[in-house]
Amino acid sequence: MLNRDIVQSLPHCASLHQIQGSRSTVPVLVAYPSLHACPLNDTMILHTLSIDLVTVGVVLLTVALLVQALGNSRMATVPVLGTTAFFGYLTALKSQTSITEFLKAGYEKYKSRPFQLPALRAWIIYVAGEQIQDLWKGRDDTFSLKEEVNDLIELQYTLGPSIANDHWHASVIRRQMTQNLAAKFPELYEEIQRAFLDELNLPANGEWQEVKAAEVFTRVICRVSNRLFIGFPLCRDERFTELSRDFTLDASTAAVILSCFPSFVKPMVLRYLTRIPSTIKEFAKYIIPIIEERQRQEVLGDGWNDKKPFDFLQWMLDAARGSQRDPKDLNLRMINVNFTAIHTSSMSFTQAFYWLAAHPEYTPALRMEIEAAVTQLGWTKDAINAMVKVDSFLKESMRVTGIGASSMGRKVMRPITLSDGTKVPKGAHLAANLYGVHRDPKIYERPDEFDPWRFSKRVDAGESATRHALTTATPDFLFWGGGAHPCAGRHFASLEMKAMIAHIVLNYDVKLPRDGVRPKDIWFGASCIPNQTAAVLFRLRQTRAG
Ligand code: HEM
Repeated sequence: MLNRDIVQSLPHCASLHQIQGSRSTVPVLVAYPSLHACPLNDTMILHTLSIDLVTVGVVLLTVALLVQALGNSRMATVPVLGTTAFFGYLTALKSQTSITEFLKAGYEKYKSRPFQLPALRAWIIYVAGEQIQDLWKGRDDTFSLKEEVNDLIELQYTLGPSIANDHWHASVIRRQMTQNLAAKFPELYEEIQRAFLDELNLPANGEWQEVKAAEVFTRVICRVSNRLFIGFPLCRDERFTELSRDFTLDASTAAVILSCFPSFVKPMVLRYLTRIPSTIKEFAKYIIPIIEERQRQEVLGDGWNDKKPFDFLQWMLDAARGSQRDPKDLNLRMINVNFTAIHTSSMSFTQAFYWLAAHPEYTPALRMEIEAAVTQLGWTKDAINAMVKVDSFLKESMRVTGIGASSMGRKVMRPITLSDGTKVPKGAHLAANLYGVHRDPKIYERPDEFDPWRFSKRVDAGESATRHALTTATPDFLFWGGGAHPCAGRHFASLEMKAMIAHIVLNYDVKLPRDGVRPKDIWFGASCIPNQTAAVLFRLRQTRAG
């Protein structure tokens, strides 16, 4: 038996639950495009080749766990979408490639009433309308994001219990990082400029050059994000950039593999069948010496305060107390932030870029707005804030083609009755039907149409700019999740993506090889992945007339 094939097939079973309903599920899906080039390295394959019996055991165990998972988790009182035959697996398999059809049908059939749809590892109850408000208002002791994430990406094993159980660094992202974005913007913009120059490497004569968009944007986002997280020069280190980029893939693959084993063997599985321990060690070689050096400098008191670095790592160091100051723990938190930031941002940006490249008719209006803002305010955060059309363009991209069909995945922590009377037991999994909401004609006129100025038109008409801003999470715009836990990094992610679009529009001409044909998205369960292999054409901007 070829063990490699079995290992490769595991993601299909394990990630299904993961991709339903939670942002942390998104990176898991990044693993899929790499299935041709298996993410497992040769050493791991040697391990697997030597354990045929284990393989048989794993397959049997997996089947048993799957049957148990779906067999037990359907709620008797919630309407079911699709068939319950084979514990729902037929529907679960079908929904892998057609989740949007299911979510649309459920939204139309049940209106705002909850319905349930099987994923491979659990049934998910989808909510909309009033019941999104239930999720929105719910506290962590009722609807837990943390428990959902831990279930989904096996965080307690991959990064350990300290990271899984205490997200104190999220408040550093929410507060210090967000508050300091204006001050950090010049550096971030410098990194955007340099990264595009390096990664695109265009001929000076203005010839078109084909580039792999997703690949380039992921590397640019790694560099720009790490400029904020740990600063220069590490953000430009080739190996560190690779590590940042690949950890999501490794962690996603590991989560999938771990999910097929019972808890007591997971530590062994992590150690022998995944790359996680060696990747953490390699990260540590870069990050721990920097942490230790900064901690040593603290004895200088004010002398250090005056010259200490101004980046996310330092904001964490300043906020950490007691055991939170352990360099190993801080290293894991840095890895965790990379995990949450890089692929979510690069996939979202790629989605928006494909709209830009497919519709050159939108470029003149964007150029005019960007030129006006930069002329008046320079390359500053204020200038980016003034770019209402760029904001609208990105927000519309995220509404129509974000990175998932569901949002706000939560594990139910105690029996609860939703506002329509639906009783939901402890342990159930709930998610908001993002696709249904984002395509609801009562909320968005002609919802299937990409209208880049959909939101800026409302602002121009006098409606609240904040209400329609990309960064604003609402029950009608679920891209950032919401309630008690909207994305903590959304202000940074929005700023980064807006500045990148503005930089491209102002400095490059772009087009697709087949004019107007936007590269097709790839759907895996509830996750939407922008085409990862599509080539696009870039050249240095030829017209300066706006
Ligand atoms: C376009 C890029 C991004 C997208 C689409 C995205 C999306 C999300 C979503 C959907 C959630 C879950 C919200 C919920 O379930 O209610 C989330 C949570 C979170 N995100 Fe993001 N995110 C992005 C970028 C980032 C970045 C750049 C960072 C860090 C710098 C970040 C840090 C976090 C954290 C810490 C949480 C957990 C918040 C909490 O527990 O309260 N995200 N994100």
